[in-house]
Amino acid sequence: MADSDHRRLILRNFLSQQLCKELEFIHKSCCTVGYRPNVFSTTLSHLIATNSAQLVMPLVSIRERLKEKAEEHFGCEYELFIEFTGLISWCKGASIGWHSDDNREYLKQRDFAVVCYLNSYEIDFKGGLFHFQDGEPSTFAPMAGDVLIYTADNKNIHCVSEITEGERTTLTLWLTRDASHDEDAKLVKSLSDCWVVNNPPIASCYPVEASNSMYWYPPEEASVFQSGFDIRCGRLHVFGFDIYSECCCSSSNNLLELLKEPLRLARGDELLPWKFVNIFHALQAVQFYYWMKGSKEKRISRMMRIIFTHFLDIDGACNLTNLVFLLHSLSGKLILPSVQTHVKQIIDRDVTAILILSWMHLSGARLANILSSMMKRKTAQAALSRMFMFKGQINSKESNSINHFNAKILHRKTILIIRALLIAIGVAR
Ligand SMILES: O=C(O)CCC(=O)C(=O)O
Ligand SMILES: [Fe+2]
Repeated sequence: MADSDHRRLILRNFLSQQLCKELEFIHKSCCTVGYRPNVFSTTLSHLIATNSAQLVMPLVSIRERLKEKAEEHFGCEYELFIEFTGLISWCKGASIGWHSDDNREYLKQRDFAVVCYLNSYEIDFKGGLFHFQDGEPSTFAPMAGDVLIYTADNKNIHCVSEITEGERTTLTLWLTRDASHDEDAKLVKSLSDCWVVNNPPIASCYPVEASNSMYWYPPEEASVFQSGFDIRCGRLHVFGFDIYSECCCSSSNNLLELLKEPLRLARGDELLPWKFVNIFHALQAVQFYYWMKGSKEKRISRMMRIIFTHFLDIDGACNLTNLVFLLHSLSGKLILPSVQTHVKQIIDRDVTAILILSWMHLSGARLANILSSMMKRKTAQAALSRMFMFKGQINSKESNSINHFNAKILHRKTILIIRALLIAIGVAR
């Protein structure tokens, strides 16, 4: 096989449409203004920092699956590490010229790029075609669920044409051989910190502000909106919602400060009854509702059943003051007719609070889950590195970097056997 056959891989329909929608929901609930004009991004550390760690959960297994695909395709005889994970969207006006992904000194550790497309060319956005400078395919039209994996070096010079309409969303990862750039190590640390601070974990599921990059200047309207606007307000505005603040404190002149305070949403002349703890909370509620509304009813009722079953396990302890976004999608107008009757009965019995509590419980459990699964993985990875070291007789100076290790010593097959053993003894998953 020619070298060029090895440098890239296309996986069609690798992610289900449902999963693409879920990831889009997460991004639109939590993104910040990105690193380039008209680009928005959601990093995993941002999800954790905004007290939304439960939203990291759907990404855990996807990241693993993608990494394994890359290891397999590129015949890696060593384990790769995820260097960066981000949900990224490009709006009208965004593009990128010819480049390789390791083209800066501080990006040299990047070995492979993995781009998962979460929505589709010509359906959700126009423009935004991916081109390789040479080799096949020369052009790639993104479709939801497809994945493109390529080496990050100059064998894969590429560009993306300008987005002319809509918002193009991806889940993008970079993989590295260099253990010192392992993103998981940082994530496990911030998750553990959040565990320590929130004891019991996730005392509340309210999202909190964690970034200053929320201000955006839309390209064409920059002259009209002299100072740009908050991206969360922008996203709510798209669905026709305005912000109504009840806060009349001295800081009320400052919009950014106001958005951190409790607020309500208005739609046209109607002021909606629910109070949100801050703009993030309101945005998550609205995005959650539209995500659910767009999904198949069967899925919703299944989810309802899971929630109901879950709350039935919890005996009675209620805390009516803790409202979380799930409640908003369950109460009153924000609900599909098919589940309305069911929900009404529940609400009639005044178990709203238990629902809320169950969501908190669920989030807490998810957090515990993610933390332990990541830790187990790290333990397994460390065990693997130790075996590498033993076999390759690597000295301790090199012990934190598989990169320096002579990769030929241990064949990938052996790694798989070891991994299977670790799974069997319950160290890995
Ligand atoms: O989104 C894509 O298709 C690729 C983006 C890209 O080339 C980059 O972020 O370096
Ligand atoms: Fe790139």
